Amino acid sequence: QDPAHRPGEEAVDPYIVAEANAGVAPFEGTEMLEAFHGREGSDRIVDGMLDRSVADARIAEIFVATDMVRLRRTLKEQFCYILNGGCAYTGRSMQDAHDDIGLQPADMGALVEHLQDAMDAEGVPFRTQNRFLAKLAPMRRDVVTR
Ligand code: HEM
Repeated sequence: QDPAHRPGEEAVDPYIVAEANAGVAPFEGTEMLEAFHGREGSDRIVDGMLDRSVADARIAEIFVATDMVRLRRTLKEQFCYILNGGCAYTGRSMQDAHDDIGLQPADMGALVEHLQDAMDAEGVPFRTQNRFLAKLAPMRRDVVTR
């Protein structure tokens, strides 16, 4: 299955699939995945984050031209991969995925707020939330380009 053109998704430019595209190495053990309530909980958190993001007037416009079917799928893969849930990440690198969007620090701040609210809604403990956010933090330099 061509990762750049999945059924039901818009085609993207061809790219090499690699684990390193996920941006960070996964957590070890099962503690993080359990705190996120497994793959199902992790998927709910991604949906919660994206639902809040597209409803947020500060950043909604950024997602207007985006294939949300693909974005939901690849983000769910990435979160599951990072949580050591045994998923393969088949999306693009963080740099490739964001270099044309021109994201600013405030956009990142808004997305993180929505991620925190989605983790709260799932009942993820505060210190687990912070471990996850700290894991994502280094990706900021590939995501925020302005
Ligand atoms: C650490 C923070 C972030 C992570 C881990 C992340 C993760 C991802 C992933 C996995 C993809 C899909 C890659 C693919 O389709 O191959 C993606 C694409 C995208 N992200 Fe992010 N993202 C982050 C920050 C942000 C922020 C702050 C925004 C905007 C507020 C954003 C907006 C988008 C958009 C619009 C796309 C689709 C790009 C396209 O289809 O061309 N991302 N991101």
